[in-house]
This record gives sequence, C-alpha cells and structure tokens, in this order.
Amino acid sequence: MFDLMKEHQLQELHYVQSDDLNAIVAIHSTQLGPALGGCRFVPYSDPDSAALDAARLAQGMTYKAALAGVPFGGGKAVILYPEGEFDREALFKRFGQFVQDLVGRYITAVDSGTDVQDMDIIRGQTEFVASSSVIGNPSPHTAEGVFQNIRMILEDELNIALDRSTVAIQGLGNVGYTLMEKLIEKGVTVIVSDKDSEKTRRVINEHGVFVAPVSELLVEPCDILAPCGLGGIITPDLVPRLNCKAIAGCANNQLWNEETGDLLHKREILYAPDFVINSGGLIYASGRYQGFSAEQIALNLERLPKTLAQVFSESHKQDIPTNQVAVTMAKEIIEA
Ligand SMILES: NC(=O)c1ccc[n+]([C@@H]2O[C@H](COP(=O)([O-])OP(=O)(O)OC[C@H]3O[C@@H](n4cnc5c(N)ncnc54)[C@H](O)[C@@H]3O)[C@@H](O)[C@H]2O)c1
Repeated sequence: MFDLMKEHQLQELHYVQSDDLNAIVAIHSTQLGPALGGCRFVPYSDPDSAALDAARLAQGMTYKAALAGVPFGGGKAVILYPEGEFDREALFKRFGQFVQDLVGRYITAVDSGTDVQDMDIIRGQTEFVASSSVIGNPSPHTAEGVFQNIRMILEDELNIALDRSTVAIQGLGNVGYTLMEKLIEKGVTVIVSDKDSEKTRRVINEHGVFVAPVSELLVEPCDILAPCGLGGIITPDLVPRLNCKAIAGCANNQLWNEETGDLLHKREILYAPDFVINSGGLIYASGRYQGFSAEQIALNLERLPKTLAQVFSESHKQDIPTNQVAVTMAKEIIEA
C-alpha cells in the first residue's frame, strides 16, 4: 500500500470495507483545492488492480485540473464489484457516507460504470458530489473538448481538412458515441469498434459507419486514432504497428507507461496527452459545482485546444515527448 502511494505520490489512500460496500478513494493532491474525480464501478481482477487504477487516475486528475485551470486537486474512487446479486441503492448510499466521512477533501462524480441516478443517491448522504440528474451528464462536454482538439490537430498540426480526414474511434460509450456524431457531421470518415456488439449494430443501422473488429481497430490506417474505451491500451509493442499520424481520445491513462510516450515521439506520432484534452467534463462539472454560468463554462472549454497547442509547441521546440511536456507544465502550475 505504501509503495503504491509513494510510486504515485498519493497524499492519502482511504479504504472502506462493509457488508454493503468495498471501496477505495485515492487522493493525489489537494494543493489547488479539494480532490475532485469520478467514482468508477467496473470489474477488476483483484483489489490491488483496483487500488492501482485509483492511484493512477487520481494522479491524472491532479494534472488535468491544473492544466484546465480549475481550482481543484486530483482524486478518484473505485467501488469493487460485489459478487452475485447486490442492492445498488444501498451500495451507493453507503458510498455517499464514505465520501461524507472525508469531509470535503474528496468530491465525487460520475465515471465508467456509474450514472447520474447513482450520484443522486450519493447526494442524499453528502454535499460533496459534482454530478446529479439536475446537473446532467458531463460526457457531452468531454466529447466537445476532444472534438475541438481533434479539429485543431488536423487543421494546424497535420494540415488536413476535416472532411478529408479519417478518425478511428475505439469505444462507443458516453463520450465515444457523441464524438463520432460530431465528426460525422463535419464530413470526417469514421471507423469505429466496440466490444459491445449491440453498440456497433446500432451505429451501422443509424450512421452506416465502417466497423472494424476489436482486435484490428488500433492498427487501422487513419489520420487520428481516438481511444475512448479504457486505459493502458497504447503499449510499447503496439507502437511499431500503429498506422495513424496522431492519437487523441478521451480515455484516461492511454499510455501503458511513460516509455510508450518516448516511442511515439521517436515514431513522430503526435500524442495528445489524455489529461490535456479530456477535461471538458471536469470543466463542466466543476463549473456547475462552483455555480458558474453556461457562458463562463463555455469560455473555459474554448481554452483547451490552446493548451494542447502549447504542449505541442514545447515538444517540437525541445524535442521531447508530449506526455513529458504536459506533466512538467502541470507540475509548474501546481508548484506556482
Ligand atoms: N465520461 C466522461 O466525461 C469522461 C471524462 C474524462 C475521461 N473519460 C474516460 O473516457 C473513457 C470513456 O468514458 P465513457 O464515459 O464514454 O465510458 P463508457 O463506459 O460509457 O464507454 C466505454 C466504451 O468503450 C468500450 N470499450 C472498452 N474497451 C474497449 C476495447 N478494448 N475495444 C473496443 N471497445 C471498448 C465499452 O464497451 C464501452 O462501450 C474512460 O476511460 C473514461 O475514464 C470519460
């Protein structure tokens, strides 16, 4: 446990074990404000993998908040999937009490496997929750941020018009599906894939897009590969087989490790660090939590491609990988 905290520079790591709930909250930093981050509810092979995921995601949230200019730190919660039948309402009620016990050092929100109805249950137990059915789903804002960044990469970095470009999207969930719709609307050729065949059937029927097999999507020839499923999918072994010019998607922690960023840099594949481009949902949720107007939130969202352009510019200038540049920029903001 302490090794994990040291490796990911965690400020705090909280566990709860009860009949209704086994969960972990990782707080990476509260330097810029309370740690804000989603509550993930997906199956893990074992509790250690869940804790590792929470730690990595919390660290990413700190960098994301710093670069998005929001006054929050980074945290993440993971609820371990119960074996067999379970009472979802009781589980999220107990989780809400767990969040309340942290008295505001951690603020929760939706993430993979949770929805705004779950957040409403949590809200019954604590005020420290930045999502609800009234606030709505942050995912469309994440999708809009990723779309604006993809547009910037195509037009400014790759010199390719949107309607002459091809984007391959892995994962047609809350964000990936909306991103696909936005790209299609602008005339982009879209290739998609999802492990859930119901979702791919739906997009074939509704949009007639090309669906690649799950095992092939990452190596499909395209201008931009947009990972929108889970993290850790860009591995060192995959890099030599990639057929894209840039990688820009919403999934958190896309790179297997830091070295993967070096390999992408050497292959001249432009990597848009996930925590730089997927903060639209955070900007929205934190803005609503602070009582900002829709106009103010929209203005904050517009800044995202400028931040990414700054990361690319430093990476070109210093000849270092974009992931390293982005972490350095985030740390400078936090330290300042
Ligand atoms: N929702 C947000 O606002 C938001 C914000 C920031 C980051 N993210 C991150 O973006 C990613 C997607 O978020 P979401 O809310 O759309 O999740 P989601 O659970 O709604 O969708 C993920 C989709 O990806 C598919 N998938 C997973 N692995 C796959 C694979 N290997 N190949 C093909 N399909 C695969 C799943 O079947 C699912 O349809 C997650 O990593 C999440 O942490 C989301």
